[in-house]
Amino acid sequence: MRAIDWVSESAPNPSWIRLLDQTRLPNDEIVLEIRTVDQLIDAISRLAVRGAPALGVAGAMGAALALQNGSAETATEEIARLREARPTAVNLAWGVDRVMRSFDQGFDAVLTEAIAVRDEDILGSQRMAEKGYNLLAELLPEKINEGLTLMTICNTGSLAAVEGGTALGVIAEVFRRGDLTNVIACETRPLFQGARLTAWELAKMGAPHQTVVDSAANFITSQGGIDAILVGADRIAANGDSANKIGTFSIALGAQYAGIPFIVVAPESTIDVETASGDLITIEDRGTDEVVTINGKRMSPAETTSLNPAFDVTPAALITGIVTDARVIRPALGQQPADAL
Ligand SMILES: CSC[C@H]1O[C@H](OP(=O)(O)O)[C@H](O)[C@@H]1O
Repeated sequence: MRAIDWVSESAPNPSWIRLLDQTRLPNDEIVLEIRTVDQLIDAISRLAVRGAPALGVAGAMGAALALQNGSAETATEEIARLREARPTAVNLAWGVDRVMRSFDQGFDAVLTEAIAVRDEDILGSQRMAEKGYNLLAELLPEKINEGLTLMTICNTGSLAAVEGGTALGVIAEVFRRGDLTNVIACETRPLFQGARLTAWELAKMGAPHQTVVDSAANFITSQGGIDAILVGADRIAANGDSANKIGTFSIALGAQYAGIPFIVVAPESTIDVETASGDLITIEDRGTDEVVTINGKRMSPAETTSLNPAFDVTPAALITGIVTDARVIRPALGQQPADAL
């Protein structure tokens, strides 16, 4: 089942957005019927729907929902709040802005554009999988025939998109072609997208995989067992600096130390040429509770607060390649997304 989709009902029944509630995975597959923008904003805020490409589709479909449910005036206010629901992934705002170009033509036009965003995301995942596999074959011609052991962090598969995904979509392609030996998935504290969601996706496809404590990742990489690291992105600056889940910068340093490829996989909609460099990217801090509690049980004293940046920024110089649905950019070789447009 797709992480997000539009469910068209025959008039006068209103249509709605269907979400797979990712906070309930891997144990329960719960479907959410999203019928208002406020419900969608809540789902985005608590990561029931998450992942940059999926957020782009959510922004687009949310704008259509706002116009279905109310006037242009009420929709404008709701869409403005939807666009700001999470700050780091540029895709949410991109998805809203994309369909707002048709806003004056009304609901049908906006919905048509939102469905186009969804279908482009599906095609984009297929193109990234192909381009990512080809880059691995170019960089590791001998090893790919022996079978690759790949590391990843967070979740970048079909749960982070409509189908396929980004980095995990490439890993799935390597598996489909019989060239995957193992996946090392960082558990990704504090919300465990790796241990819960990436492990769930890999188990469903029958792919070999193991999870690791995030802080063990660089030691494992330093021991020589990892052939390449593939990650997603939430916002890529014009110079190639890439924001992604917290912990990504650390494993990029580990990849440099071990001399292995570090590959970012993201659709073109994740590239933000208006942001010159990574230090200008807003990093969402999600507060103390996510860090000090596990399964709702607090493990630190009441007086304890936490720093909880949900993302970090990997400098372009550490990135071997950025694989998009349209091209492969080589930042470590001096090529920048803005240059290659
Ligand atoms: C395919 S991009 C997915 C991207 O989104 C994740 O963040 P979150 O789980 O907070 O939405 C993480 O940064 C992934 O790399």
